[in-house]
Amino acid sequence: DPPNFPPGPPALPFFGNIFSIEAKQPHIYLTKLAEVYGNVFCIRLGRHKTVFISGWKMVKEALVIQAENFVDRPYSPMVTRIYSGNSRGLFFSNGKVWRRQRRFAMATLRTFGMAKGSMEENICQESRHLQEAMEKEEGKAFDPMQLLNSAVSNIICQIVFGRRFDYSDQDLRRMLKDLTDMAYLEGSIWALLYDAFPVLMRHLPGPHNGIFSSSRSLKASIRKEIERHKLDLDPSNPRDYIDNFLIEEKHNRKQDMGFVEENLVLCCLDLFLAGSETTSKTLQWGLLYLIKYPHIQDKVQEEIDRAVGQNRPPTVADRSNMPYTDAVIHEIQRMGNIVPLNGLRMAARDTVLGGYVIPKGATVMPNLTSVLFDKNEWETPDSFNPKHFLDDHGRFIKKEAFLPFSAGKRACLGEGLAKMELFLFFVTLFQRFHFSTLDVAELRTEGITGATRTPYPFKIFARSRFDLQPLCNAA
Ligand code: HEM
Repeated sequence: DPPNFPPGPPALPFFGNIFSIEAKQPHIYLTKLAEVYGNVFCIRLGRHKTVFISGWKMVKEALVIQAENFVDRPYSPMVTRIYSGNSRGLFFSNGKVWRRQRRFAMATLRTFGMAKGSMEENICQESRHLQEAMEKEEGKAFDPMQLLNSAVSNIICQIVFGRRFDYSDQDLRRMLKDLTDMAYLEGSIWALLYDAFPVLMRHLPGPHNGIFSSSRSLKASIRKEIERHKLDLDPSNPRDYIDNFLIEEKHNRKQDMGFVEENLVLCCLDLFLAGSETTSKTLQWGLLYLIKYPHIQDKVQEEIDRAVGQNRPPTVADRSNMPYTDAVIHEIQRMGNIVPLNGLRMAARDTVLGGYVIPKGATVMPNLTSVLFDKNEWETPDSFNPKHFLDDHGRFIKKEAFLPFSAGKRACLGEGLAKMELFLFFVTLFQRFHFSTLDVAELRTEGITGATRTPYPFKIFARSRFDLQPLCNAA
């Protein structure tokens, strides 16, 4: 190690710390390690070292104050195999291609809805489909995962593909299954093992191979959509992200800014993966927590009835009159901790952090769990407490350490869309239904950790609040 390199637990030759990482909840294990080795420490997997950064203050120092030093993503053998070829999409690209593609994606999100308000309408329409699908359950207990996944992905489908899918559509179901598998495996111990021992893992059977088959199948579905777009592309009237990209590809032929079809497939894959799993799982955690704490569900519904009523869909403007609901949604995001570890970074130059020197090219992982549960920033970090976001007069307050979307130059580019979706889906669901379950004691809050955190499967009852005719027998 170079002088002043961050400390870390003793490592075995060849294997490093691989056997001490707690495979089921690595984010908790890594958060606890910071209590022993400090907020900047190093873990070794094989010969590969990763510097973990913990706690709000140190993560802010790295991602915001020294943002320029931690803007790139490092090399990963697994990503290289998934993305095969020279393109890296949105999440894993670097330099001028990343800057150009990120700007392009954000501008396209704005064009297809965010600024014009049509996205608000799309989300409310999708909520109605979701409500209808829940009503069709007719009182039986059901697992909400499939319906929430479908509703949320339909929003990104409309932006990227220009269309939504019926919830029973087999193509949509297959894509969602592939997405879920990918999101789990990409953040699992299998992905760490693959990056630490690529030559060995390449030849071994095991769950890691699922990442490659899921990504191949997703890319094939996206290619089909692109072919469909090419048939009836009207350059004067782009309908969605794919149209916009194909038009830009024609203009950018000679410039190397990532406007090639291979990269379009990967950008769509990234938007899908980043844009549907995360929001859908946050809503699943929302149902779970509000069923677990029925008095909070009651207070949310009182506020919805007062601010929106029962006869019109909510709008984003209603948020300012709903501080309690807003606080509850923020607390769901905090406790749900959907992206427990942030996207990997690479130090652009030798950088001093917390007294240690992180050498140029080192892999760095900001630990978002350690920020959202930082004992110095949250009054009751381990319990569900909407008061974290309310002042003594019940007014909503922002918290600096609320970083579910990360921070700095590489922070989530879909934050605006995600917040709009969370608010509108959440309010329309609780406006229409009272949610319950058979046995609250069975609701588990630990979750299954991959690249995102998913609740263990749970079943719910949805009882209509409008006509006071219970839609379910048992709730
Ligand atoms: C609750 C919902 C969401 C959460 C919690 C979330 C969280 C995150 C986090 C933590 C990152 C990593 C940032 C970093 O490396 O510093 C990220 C990146 C990203 N997110 Fe999201 N996200 C959400 C929704 C969305 C949506 C709806 C979209 C799509 C429109 C999206 C698109 C992306 C993309 C493309 C990146 C990569 C950005 C880059 O590397 O420049 N996300 N997100």
